[in-house]
Amino acid sequence: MSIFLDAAAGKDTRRAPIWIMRQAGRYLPEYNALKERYGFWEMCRDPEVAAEITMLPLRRFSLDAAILFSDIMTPLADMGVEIEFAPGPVVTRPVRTLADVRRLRVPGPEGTAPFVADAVRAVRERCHVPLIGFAGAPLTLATYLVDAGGAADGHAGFRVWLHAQPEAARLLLDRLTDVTIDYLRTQIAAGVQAVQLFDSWAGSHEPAVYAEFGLPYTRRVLAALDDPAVPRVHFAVGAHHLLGLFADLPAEVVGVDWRTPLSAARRALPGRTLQGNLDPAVLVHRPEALAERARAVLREGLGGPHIFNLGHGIRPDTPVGHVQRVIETVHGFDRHAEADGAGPAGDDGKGVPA
Ligand SMILES: Cc1c2[nH]c(c1CCC(=O)O)Cc1[nH]c(c(CCC(=O)O)c1C)Cc1[nH]c(c(CCC(=O)O)c1C)Cc1[nH]c(c(C)c1CCC(=O)O)C2
Repeated sequence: MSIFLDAAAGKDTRRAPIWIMRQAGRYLPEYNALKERYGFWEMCRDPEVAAEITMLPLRRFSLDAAILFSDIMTPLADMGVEIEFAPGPVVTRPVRTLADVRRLRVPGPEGTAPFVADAVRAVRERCHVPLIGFAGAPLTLATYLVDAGGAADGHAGFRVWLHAQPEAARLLLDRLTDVTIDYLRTQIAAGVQAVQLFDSWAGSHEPAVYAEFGLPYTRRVLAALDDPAVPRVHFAVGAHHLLGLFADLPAEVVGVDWRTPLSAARRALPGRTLQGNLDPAVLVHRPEALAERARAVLREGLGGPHIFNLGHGIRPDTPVGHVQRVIETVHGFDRHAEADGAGPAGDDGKGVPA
């Protein structure tokens, strides 16, 4: 059994399992060396290369889960969308009109990024910890299709479009939902042992808009993946104001970004396994402060099942030694002892006998 799957299944494990969002990426020198030889799409589409990149962080660190090397944009290519990375995704011809949406194909389970299934099988042959598959939530994928470059202003262009073209928006979100379900089912059939849905831009919206254009589609994706052996992680960024809406999502695990204290998420989602949420910025400098910051997150995570992670993807300028330090801190933290003897906030992290 695995400590990651135990915690995902709702077990209050003695040690928090740890994996790191974007752990197979640009902070790793061996990843950057591979990039000298391959383009990003080439790496995603070659199952052997994608499997090898998935394994890179596991070879360096004692992590409790692997995440498949791919991208949230991967399944969109089979819908007929042309995407470049610069380094974030840029859609060459944005989707704007109902006719644009109607032109998008829903390729079906066999036609949606079939190479990903081969990559999953290749990872499973060599990986000793659970493999997490993933996809982008329909709302976040739609954001990139309509308004790739607009992150700086909270995707105002996309928010305007939702109100200007609600019919096109609903059709687009429906098609993305169908494709995402096929894509995740393909990953599960090939052997991923958990799935995470990334809703990176959910936080740009007010609750009423998210309730109309985000939640129903995310719910439909999660509900379609009802294999009890494969836990579902829902992760929305900047979504403190939406926590209450997540309460009835069919997800075993809720990811929390660095801005929301885990204790606040715990109150909004009692009994749920929480995942997160050390600020990725903390890992870049001052390694002497890292252990204490990581322990503060671990203490916030007490009181229910917790999977340690960052509050968003690891930054490319993170020194690899700092990752090792965080992992050692998580390994050394006995959650049961801390919960029994929890000292006042701001203590030395070792706990005080009751
Ligand atoms: C929004 C989003 C994207 N992609 C992803 C999200 C959701 C998580 C989040 O909010 O950060 C998810 C993602 N992207 C990638 C992975 C697999 C690897 C892993 O997590 O370890 C995962 C899970 C590889 C990648 N995807 C991308 C790279 C970098 C490509 C390069 O080498 O230049 C990698 C390793 C490109 C990409 N793709 C995307 C962006 C914003 C970028 C820019 C660069 C970056 O943030 O790393 C879209």
